[in-house]
Amino acid sequence: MSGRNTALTPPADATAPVRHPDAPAPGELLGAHYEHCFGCGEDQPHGLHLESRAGEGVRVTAEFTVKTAHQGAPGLAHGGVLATALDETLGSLNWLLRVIAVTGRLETDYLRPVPVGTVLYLEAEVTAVAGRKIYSTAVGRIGGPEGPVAVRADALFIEVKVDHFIENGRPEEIRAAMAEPDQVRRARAFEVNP
Ligand SMILES: CCCCCCCC/C=C\CCCCCCCC(=O)SCCNC(=O)CCNC(=O)[C@H](O)C(C)(C)COP(=O)(O)OP(=O)(O)OC[C@H]1O[C@@H](n2cnc3c(N)ncnc32)[C@H](O)[C@@H]1OP(=O)(O)O
Repeated sequence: MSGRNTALTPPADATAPVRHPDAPAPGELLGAHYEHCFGCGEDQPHGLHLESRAGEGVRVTAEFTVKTAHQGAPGLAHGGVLATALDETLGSLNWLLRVIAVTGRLETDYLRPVPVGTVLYLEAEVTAVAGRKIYSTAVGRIGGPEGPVAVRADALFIEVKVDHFIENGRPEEIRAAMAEPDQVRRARAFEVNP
């Protein structure tokens, strides 16, 4: 499709992404990076409860079931919620690179309406890396993992230090996350996104 922003085109010196040797094995569920995350947190009652799974290379798959709380038009998913599902899936790719990164740009195409009750089957991959810039792309299919593409997105994530969260987050949540007694959960919240 034409009209894509040039900011999402990797520069000439970009390189192919490298899967981290300690990345979860293909097929493994990644789990939530933070239990209160709106996209993936298991303790977030208002969230999407998206579950991402490591794929081959620097790819992930994820599933998101559209609930009545996710409506925009009657019986149809809200576009912003679908963008969130794409953003979260794309964000989970950084787990395979073991890089902390935040979304800089997210460009979404809506190709088909997505009714309430639908399972959205998401696939995402990192296409290139240039310094701190991570280029990625995702599609969401309906009717099954091989079904037609309903939504897709291209994204640019920017690598950040953990200080990004400590300096910018609200102190209450930062303190609570740092006090997390479970070391694995604490490390996931702070060291690797997501
Ligand atoms: C509280 C307890 C703990 C909680 C747990 C925390 C850990 C868990 C981890 C994370 C949670 C997220 C979970 C994933 C959810 C899905 C992901 C999201 O939704 S993330 C949220 C939305 N995104 C933002 O809030 C970014 C806000 N923006 C910024 O902070 C800055 O703008 C930032 C860091 C993105 C860049 O700022 P700079 O000062 O570091 O760097 P500069 O120099 O501006 O940019 C670097 C390069 O990137 C390009 N760039 C930056 N933004 C761009 C854009 N929008 N479009 C195109 N290019 C861009 C620039 O042109 C530059 O390129 P050249 O190196 O010069 O070639």
